[in-house]
Amino acid sequence: MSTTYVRNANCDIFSSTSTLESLMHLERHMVAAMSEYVINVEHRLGEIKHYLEEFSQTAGRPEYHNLFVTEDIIGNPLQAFQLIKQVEELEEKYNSLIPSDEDLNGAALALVRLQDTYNLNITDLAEGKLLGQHTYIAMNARDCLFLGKHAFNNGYYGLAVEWMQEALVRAHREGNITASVDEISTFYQMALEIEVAANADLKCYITNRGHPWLILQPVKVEVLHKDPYIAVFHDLITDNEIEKVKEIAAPFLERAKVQNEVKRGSEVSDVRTSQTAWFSNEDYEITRALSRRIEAVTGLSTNMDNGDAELQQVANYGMGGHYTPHYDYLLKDMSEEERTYASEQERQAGDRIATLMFYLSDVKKGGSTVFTRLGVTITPIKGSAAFWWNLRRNGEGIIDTMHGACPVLMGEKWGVCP
Ligand SMILES: O=C(O)CCC(=O)C(=O)O
Ligand SMILES: [Fe+2]
Repeated sequence: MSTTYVRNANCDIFSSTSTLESLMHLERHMVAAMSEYVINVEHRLGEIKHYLEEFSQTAGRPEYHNLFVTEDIIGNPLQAFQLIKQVEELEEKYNSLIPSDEDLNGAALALVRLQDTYNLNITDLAEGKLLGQHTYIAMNARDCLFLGKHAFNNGYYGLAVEWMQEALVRAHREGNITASVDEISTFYQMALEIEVAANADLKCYITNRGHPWLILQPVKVEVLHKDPYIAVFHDLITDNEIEKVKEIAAPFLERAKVQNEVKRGSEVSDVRTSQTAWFSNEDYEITRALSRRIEAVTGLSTNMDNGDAELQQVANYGMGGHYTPHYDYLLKDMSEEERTYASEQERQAGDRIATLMFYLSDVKKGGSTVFTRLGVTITPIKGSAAFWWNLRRNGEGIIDTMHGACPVLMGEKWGVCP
């Protein structure tokens, strides 16, 4: 799945630059067409002047002022008709080349996404600076407001707030006002309120979820993000259990594989550099115990036979071990053909509705699980578990759940992803 992401990212850049290139060609075309148009119009203007002269000599003569003489006028407006037709034709000819609203919206969203993905400084961008290079294509307050609205409409509330802030700064400075402070403030307030509400109620609490197993040992929940929901359950697995898992996994660990679209199958890849071992509920008591705990905590079924859950995957990352950003919903975006090439485990698992990952070790340095779109970081704490939903209720994948594992800088990292 990570390969898909990387490929898409490159595609985006490629299609963006090629789109820009076409736009540049289009602009040159349009300038040439407009020059031609000006010459044409000048020519027509000459004809109109000639017509008016003729008119003043005929129907327009002072002696006819009080008369209703239309023949000459009706006769000659063909000229005007010709002109209008020419203009119309020109417009028709170039209309399909002129970017539509949809193109503009697409471009705005692309810009918002690029800024987000590459964490570009909004002020620099608005000043026309791109990766340290001055492009001299600065944005005005209205441009920033426009991008802010697009970010907002696409659910990037944090980014919307930032673009609107930039719009406000610009609006205060602008001589020729492109958007008023009042207009921007209205949208800014709205974006700010939603952004704050979306992340409000972040809290820690203890619950038994009404589950008998959790009454004696309630689960400690730390909510890290509300929408999409990301939480850490503290002390969900004991040191004893951790030792058992490591013990059963050690002989089976092999280099983790990820889906590869080109070769159609799973293969060892630099996208994920860890060793993994897979276990089913039938294999070990400890596997079943963890499955039961997950059911109690999340309310989700961990039945592996009917495909509710995938096999339990124990992962061991050594120094430098990482997992590039990816989604945990996988099959959903695959064609039927691609699905047939998915690994046994992956096919059994289907789309991961949610992910729960136990951390079996602290990591001395690095190794955090990071949600790249949200800026949420989970530091592995031995015994805790990270939990998040990957799909919405309607089955749609939540793109903000894109996440990866940072390289382990010092020490090692163990995780179990049932
Ligand atoms: O190890 C981590 O922090 C992330 C693992 C992960 O994303 C996965 O197994 O899907
Ligand atoms: Fe993942």
